[in-house]
Amino acid sequence: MNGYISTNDLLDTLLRISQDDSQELDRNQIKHFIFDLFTAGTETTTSTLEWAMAELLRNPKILLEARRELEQKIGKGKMVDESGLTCVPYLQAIVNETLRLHPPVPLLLPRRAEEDIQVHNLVVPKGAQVLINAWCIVSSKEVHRIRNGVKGWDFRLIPFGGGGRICPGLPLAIRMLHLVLGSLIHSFDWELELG
Ligand code: HEM
Repeated sequence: MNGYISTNDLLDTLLRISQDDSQELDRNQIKHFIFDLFTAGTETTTSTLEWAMAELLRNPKILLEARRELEQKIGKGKMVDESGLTCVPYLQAIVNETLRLHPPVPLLLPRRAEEDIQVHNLVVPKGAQVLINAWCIVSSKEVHRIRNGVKGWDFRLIPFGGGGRICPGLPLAIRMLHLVLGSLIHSFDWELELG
């Protein structure tokens, strides 16, 4: 067991639930659940990849360094696969830095205060909707290149949110981002048209 379930396992489980009389979830809820996964999981990862490539094209030295790391780790002419991406700190740093500069969900999901809460001089009244500006926090001058990464342990860098509602797609998204970005960098020569 690697802690992940496959798409087949997920669909089998949903089919079983839908046929089960106990009605943990009805068909309509299952449809919405799958719709949620598609909407939450597609634009977020693709826009991060686009930003990563745009930043790398603007910074050719960093692109070159990432290529060197992958050439050493994977080997020239070989395809990138997940097993080869276990120790690629430079690629990981590029993904983290892209998520820092361009978080795809900059205001996270809205929260509602369950009771009056005092944060320093500010009182958030019970029932108020609270938006957390994750982009603004991390763009401040004091916060740069946090080493802990993006996994919600350090509340200064929370592109996936944090706490009980942290993005459940985080492990999948991080693996996809490393795999796809690693493949794009390793398998193709990139430069801007007309320099
Ligand atoms: C770069 C990729 C992604 C980023 C940056 C991202 C970011 C986020 C953020 C910020 C939230 C709200 C968390 C909070 O408010 O604390 C969220 C929620 C969610 N994400 Fe992601 N996400 C990504 C990819 C994915 C993927 C691949 C999936 C699933 C396949 C996914 C599924 C979800 C779901 C279902 C929620 C709602 C969770 C809830 O309401 O409790 N996300 N995501």
